[in-house]
Amino acid sequence: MWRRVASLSPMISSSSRSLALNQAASGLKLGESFATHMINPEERASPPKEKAPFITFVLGGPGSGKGTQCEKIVETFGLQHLSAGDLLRREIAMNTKNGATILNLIKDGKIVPSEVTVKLIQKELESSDSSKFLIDGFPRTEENRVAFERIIRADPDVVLFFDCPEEEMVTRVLNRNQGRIDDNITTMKKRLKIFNALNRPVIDYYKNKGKLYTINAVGTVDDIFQHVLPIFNSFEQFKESRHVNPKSTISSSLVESSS
Ligand SMILES: Nc1ncnc2c1ncn2[C@@H]1O[C@H](COP(=O)(O)OP(=O)(O)O)[C@@H](O)[C@H]1O
Ligand SMILES: O=c1ccn([C@@H]2O[C@H](COP(=O)(O)OP(=O)(O)O)[C@@H](O)[C@H]2O)c(=O)[nH]1
Ligand SMILES: [Mg+2]
Repeated sequence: MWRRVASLSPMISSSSRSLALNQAASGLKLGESFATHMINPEERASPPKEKAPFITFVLGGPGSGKGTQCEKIVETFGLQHLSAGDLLRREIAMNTKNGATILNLIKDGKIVPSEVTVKLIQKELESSDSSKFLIDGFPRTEENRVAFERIIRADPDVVLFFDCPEEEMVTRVLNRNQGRIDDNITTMKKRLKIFNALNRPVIDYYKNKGKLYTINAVGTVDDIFQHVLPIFNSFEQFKESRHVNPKSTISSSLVESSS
């Protein structure tokens, strides 16, 4: 029989620890799902310790390439990708009780209430067997960030910011061709305003905390990924999983870590 137990990692932040401890106390499934190994009788004698998940927030304006780079990160490092936008669009597709409201907000480029988005993310975290997550397109506002901390009781280990000029983002979104209701110039203009007003303070917050990695998001998908690679390679837990260019190092011209 398999049982999920783990030990506290020295790399986890204090509030990630509080997530683990909280779940250990409450017996919630989220805390159970972060590592697995076979339990033996000696381990049964000592109380199980919980390991916090490794959380990456992926930020950037609309069309900056967040989703595209997430796919590459997943391929190379095996994190679980949770796109907040996809979770919201799934609510629309499934016609849930919030579906119609979410549709209207997305159509207008507005931000869905934090409680709704965080609960969707929480459900995914709790039902996952993974211990490392890419949360793409969230938090969009300071209120989102605070709600995540309050409900999930965790902090991100890494925050990626794909920094892209507005004209480039507009071109990419108008050519995205995925049938999205918000991929039009009217909504895009609103989204850019909201990004500058509400998401930039979140980016600044993580910069001040020393967790932000700013990546120049102009160039080919592969070129940009070359600047993402060394960020994950610098964390012990991803060294085993790297498949591409293991010798790459952070380029100061294209990747700026505020830490
Ligand atoms: N580096 C790039 N250069 C050109 N087009 C790109 C690049 N990265 C992504 N794209 C394209 O731009 C569009 C938006 O990318 P996406 O990953 O959906 O961005 P986001 O999730 O930030 O909105 C997609 O059609 C994608 O294929
Ligand atoms: O945490 C989130 C993520 C997305 N959205 C809504 O979903 C839309 C699309 O988000 P997504 O991340 O899919 O867009 P992208 O930046 O990838 O174009 C946003 O404009 C918002 O209306 C939201 O309200 N909260
Ligand atoms: Mg996206």
